Formats: sequence, C-alpha cells, structure tokens
Amino acid sequence: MSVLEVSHVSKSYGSKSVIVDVNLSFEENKIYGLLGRNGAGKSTLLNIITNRTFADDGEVKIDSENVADNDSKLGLMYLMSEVDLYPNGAKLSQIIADSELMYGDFDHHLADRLVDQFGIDLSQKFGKLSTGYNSIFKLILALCLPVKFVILDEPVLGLDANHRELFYSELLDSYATNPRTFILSTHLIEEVANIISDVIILDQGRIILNQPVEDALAKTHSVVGPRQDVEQYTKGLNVVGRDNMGNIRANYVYGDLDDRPLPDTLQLSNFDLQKLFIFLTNQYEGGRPNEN
Ligand SMILES: Nc1ncnc2c1ncn2[C@@H]1O[C@H](COP(=O)(O)OP(=O)(O)OP(=O)(O)O)[C@@H](O)[C@H]1O
Repeated sequence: MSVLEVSHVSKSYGSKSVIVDVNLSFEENKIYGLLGRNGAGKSTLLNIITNRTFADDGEVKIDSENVADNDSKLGLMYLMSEVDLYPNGAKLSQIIADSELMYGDFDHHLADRLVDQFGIDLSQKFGKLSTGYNSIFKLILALCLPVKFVILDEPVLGLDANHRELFYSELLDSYATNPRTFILSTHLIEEVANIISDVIILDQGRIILNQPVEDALAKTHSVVGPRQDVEQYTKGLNVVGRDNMGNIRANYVYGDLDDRPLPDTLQLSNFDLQKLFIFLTNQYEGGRPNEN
C-alpha cells in the first residue's frame, strides 16, 4: 500500500508565507479534490510534492522514503499542470515514446481510445496545440502512464463542456479498471463534487478542511424559516453563512447540531460542497483557520 505523506511543509516567497506547516496523507486508491481560492498555494504545494519546487521546511515521503532527488519515488508520480515540459517542436507521438522510456509501460490501448474520443492528431507538434488540446494531450499522458499518484493541477483548463464531461467519465472509468490515487486541483467544484472521495481545502497556505466528502457534507446543515426562530435555534452553533429572503432567513451551520428539537417552523437540510467551500474560505479570510 503506497502512501504519500506531506509533513510540516512550509514555503515562503520573500516575506510572503505561501505554504504554512502543511501536513497531509494521500492514501492509495482515493480521489482527492484539492480546493482553494486563487493564490491559496495549491500549485506551489503540488510542485513541492513532485520536487519541482523546494520547500523551506518539511518533507514529502512515499512509503516512508523521502522523494527529494529520489528517482524511483518521483517516477511514481505524474504532475499534469499548465507548465509545459515538452519541446514545442516535438511531435505528440514522440513525446509519448519519450515518456514511455522514462516511466515504463504506457497504456496504449487506453491512449488509442482517448485519442479517438477527443479527436487529437498525434502527428501534430506540441507547440501548435490549442489551449484545450494542450490540456487534453497532457491528460492522456497522465491517464496512460504507469504511476501510482496521478496529480492534476487545473486538469480541464480550456476544455469545452463536452470534453470536460468526457474527461470526467474517462477518469472514473480508468480509476475503476486501474485503481490508483488521484489528486485533482480545480476551481470547478460542482463538476468534481461527485467524483472525489476526499476534500482538502487550502486557504492562505493552510489546510482548513481535510475529510472524506461524505463526512464533510454530513456536517452541513441549512436551517431555514422565520428569522427569529432560525437565530434562536442556531445560537451557539457554528454558523458559517447566512442568506435572507424577505422575512425568511437561512443560516448555514457547519458541525454537529445539538439535541434541541427542531421547531415546526424550521426546515433542515444539507448544503453542497461548493457552498461549504465558499463559506469556509470567506470565514477564514485574514483569520486563523482550524484544521477539520
Ligand atoms: N515563483 C514565485 N515567486 C514568487 N511568488 C510566487 C511564485 N510562485 C507562486 N507565488 C505566489 O505564491 C502564492 C500561491 O500561488 P499558487 O500558484 O501556488 O496558488 P494557487 O492556489 O495555485 O492559485 P490559482 O488558483 O490562482 O492558480 C501566490 O501569492 C503567488 O503569487
């Protein structure tokens, strides 16, 4: 069982702390969603994990071995990001051949299907690809290389809605036939909410949530009804957001409810991951977040 562990990792650029004492454990065969507002530090963290950027403090290990300058461990991860690692003049088929030399087995069967479904021509030169096809090509590499940790930073950048749907369905298909660990960093929370098993929220370089999606959603409660009743019922609870609709008030609670019976005037339901993300990342703006 391969586990990727991030321990006490910190990174600053000049006087700005970008990653602050981050501890994370990525277990085998899970699909993690790494979420965070612009500038939260997601790309920096993924670059540190894959040894493309050096941390000031802390370490990244796979199965208890440090990954820094450790080719056998680095070869277990593939980071797809908007940074292009391939020469503009290289043909896509050549990049696939070179990647296969570097990583070992390449799933040509899956690649052929993806090439066909996305309609990409492998005789093209990398530098001539449109933004969307640049992402599509790198996604094909990510899904077909024999790595245990597939790390995707903004995977659907530039993809149209049809291609995004196709990618999500192919990702799930590929995961089902060949379970491994995926880390998806994205702003399109609604699109990945049903795909990811675990959610990690990074805010100003700190982890403010790290849980199975199911557990996180089970702690979301929207309490709707007359303003006074809502306020009374949610007093003392962890109210992370509020909405007003005329005389009707919605208070959004994250955490456990207490044993008080729900008054007849109030309606209780759960709310979704995107709302939770917005509330938590607004709440902690400039403040001191707590893990979980
Ligand atoms: N090479 C660098 N030099 C200086 N500052 C940097 C560098 N790389 C990143 N930063 C800063 O670190 C912070 C985090 O950037 P990062 O790209 O990791 O965030 P992100 O969460 O991926 O953002 P986005 O969602 O907007 O892509 C930002 O304030 C950014 O300006």
